[in-house]
Amino acid sequence: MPPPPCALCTTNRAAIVRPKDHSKLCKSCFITVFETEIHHTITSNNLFHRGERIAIGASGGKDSTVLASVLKTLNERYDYGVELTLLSIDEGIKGYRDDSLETVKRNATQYSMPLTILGYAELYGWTMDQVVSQVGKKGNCTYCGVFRRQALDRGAARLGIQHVVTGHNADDVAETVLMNLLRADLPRLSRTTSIITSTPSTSDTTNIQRSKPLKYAYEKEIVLYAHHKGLDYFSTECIYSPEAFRGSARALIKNLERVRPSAILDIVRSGEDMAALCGPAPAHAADDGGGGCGRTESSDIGGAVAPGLEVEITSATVQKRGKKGGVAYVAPRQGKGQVMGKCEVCGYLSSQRVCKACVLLEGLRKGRARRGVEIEGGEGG
Ligand SMILES: Nc1ncnc2c1ncn2[C@@H]1O[C@H](COP(=O)(O)OP(=O)(O)OP(=O)(O)O)[C@@H](O)[C@H]1O
Repeated sequence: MPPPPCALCTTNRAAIVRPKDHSKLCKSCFITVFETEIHHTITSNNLFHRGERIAIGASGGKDSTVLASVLKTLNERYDYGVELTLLSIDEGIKGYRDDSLETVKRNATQYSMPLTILGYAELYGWTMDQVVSQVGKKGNCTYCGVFRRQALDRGAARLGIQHVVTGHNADDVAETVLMNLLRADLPRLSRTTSIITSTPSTSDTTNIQRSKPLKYAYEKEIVLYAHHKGLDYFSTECIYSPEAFRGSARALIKNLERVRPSAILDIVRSGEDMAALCGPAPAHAADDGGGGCGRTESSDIGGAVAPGLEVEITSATVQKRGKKGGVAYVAPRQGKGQVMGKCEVCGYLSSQRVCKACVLLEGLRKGRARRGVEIEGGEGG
């Protein structure tokens, strides 16, 4: 039996079953409808304004590649009048990020966008490979998420840009909503579900706004769009294992999607509604994270930390995790009325005397010194 006609144009044969609602569309209608929905998200939320410069957090993966491609298309089609640039953070993961950055470099040429790459090595003096060799694979995402958030802000500030867009999609947001629910952490919902969040000004950053134009786009549709547009993206997972709790939330969402495709958007909408009931979170509360897999990490021993959340993380909350060398956090609930200030060490936004990244860096330095002593002691004996 030949495929049915496209549900939209009714002329072409359907080639795609839309993951979001199972409608049968031809390739060209799917591409148009996908782009139109992103355009609607952008305009109905007033994400951009004419003359604005926007940095696209570009990892080379499917989401940020589709984001860059769609934003270029829409900026030209609807004359948003924004200036788009690619901003990549090199976490220093050999065999993963170095390869994906090659993709971003090609994207920069393909989309005629300038590209800036900023590395953890330069910013923090540590690559993720070095961090993992010190703390082990477990818990490493926490470091990565905290560092990435700051790195994107600092990168944007260096470029004189006040708006960073990331490729977080509906599946990502639904996962984070579920994780917050499972941790009984409703206060974080507001920033998790917000399409726009911002980092207030510090000496290093000037009110950097974050937004997620793909917030309502299904991951499966992003992959389909990338495929049918023939986009050049990097599809390998990070070589350091993803956080277990997020992985479980992801599996749950995928199972739900199988039996009820609307489940993903329903979870996102429910998160938004619950956040509205809870009221706005403090400006410095947890958000979507550093634009990466390290966002809203939890440790396997019950701690939780959300990158970008400069609260309650002090040296005292860093607990040693024994021989494996990982570090866990206990992030107490946010107190209302916390005042944002600057980290005494690096000047980044923090409600604590020392920001989370600097606490982590201090832990790493101490670990290194300790290991140095151990090695010396071992050699001596
Ligand atoms: N190294 C990076 N440099 C710049 N932006 C990044 C980087 N890592 C992640 N991001 C941003 O954060 C978003 C979410 O990152 P995450 O690690 O969850 O990857 P993802 O869902 O696989 O997305 P992608 O497919 O774009 O890699 C990305 O879409 C991108 O906008």
